[in-house]
Amino acid sequence: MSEMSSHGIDISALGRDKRNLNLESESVAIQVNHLNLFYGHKQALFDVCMPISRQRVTAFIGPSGCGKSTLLRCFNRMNDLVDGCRIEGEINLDGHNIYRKGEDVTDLRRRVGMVFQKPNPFPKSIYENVIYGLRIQGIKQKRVLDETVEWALKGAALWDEVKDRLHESALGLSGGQQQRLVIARTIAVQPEVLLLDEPSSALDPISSLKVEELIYELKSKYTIVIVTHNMQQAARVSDYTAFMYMGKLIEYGDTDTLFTNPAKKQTEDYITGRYG
Ligand SMILES: Nc1ncnc2c1ncn2[C@@H]1O[C@H](COP(=O)(O)OP(=O)(O)OP(=O)(O)O)[C@@H](O)[C@H]1O
Repeated sequence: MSEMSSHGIDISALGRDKRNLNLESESVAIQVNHLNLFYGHKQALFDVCMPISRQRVTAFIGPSGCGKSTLLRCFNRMNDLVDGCRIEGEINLDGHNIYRKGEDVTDLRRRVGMVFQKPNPFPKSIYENVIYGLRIQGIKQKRVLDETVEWALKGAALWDEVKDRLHESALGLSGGQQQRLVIARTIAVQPEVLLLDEPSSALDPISSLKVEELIYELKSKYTIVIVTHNMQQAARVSDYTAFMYMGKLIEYGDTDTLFTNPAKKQTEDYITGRYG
């Protein structure tokens, strides 16, 4: 049953446990401290400080260009790949600053997996896509690989649809199936955190809902951070929502409160569609 906020957003969550939501009493998976990010001379993030709660879904919302994806990419150091990008401050994952000298970035990206807007399966079989990360780790035992394919595809709610064609090309799957396959590939290496950058914006509405349901299922095992332009989606899938504007974190709190009773006028203007 739908439940509308006074701002016209359907806030009936996918089984969110509203009683237990309080940022202060959460276990912290990621702590962002005074994060500033520059692309060359242009500053894209300004003094961002926030905890990300363990085994919860946190959504980043805000108008185009406000820095949502930039902040998300900091969590697994994807911005290291951008020429001229400079970061100040720290991001602690389980208490260790991932920007410290000597950090193993390959291992970090295994622990903090990422799914992008456009499904990006490799031009290989469904099976080989799922175990791609295990092959890189040098794992060869067929039993381990078979088991991983099964649990990861089940975990990504795709097993029943593909179990009879595991050795066919992943490129023959629909867009929604490809995105769930990419999620299976990401969880196959057993990350702690899943970063989802608009994971369903390229999908049709039914596939998009399947991905949302999957996100809800996955949060019992993973800490999830999702960037979305779709406020209904943020309201449905996330426990906590962060509203960003021009590189700054404007408001952050439990999703229902942010959508029903925002503390800041900028947040209210955005969620009521007055800008963005
Ligand atoms: N690789 C890059 N090089 C230079 N500037 C960049 C780069 N990536 C992003 N920016 C700039 O940083 C700012 C934040 O961009 P970002 O993509 O993080 O915003 P966003 O909120 O995710 O936007 P959108 O919702 O449109 O995806 C923008 O001004 C953008 O132009």
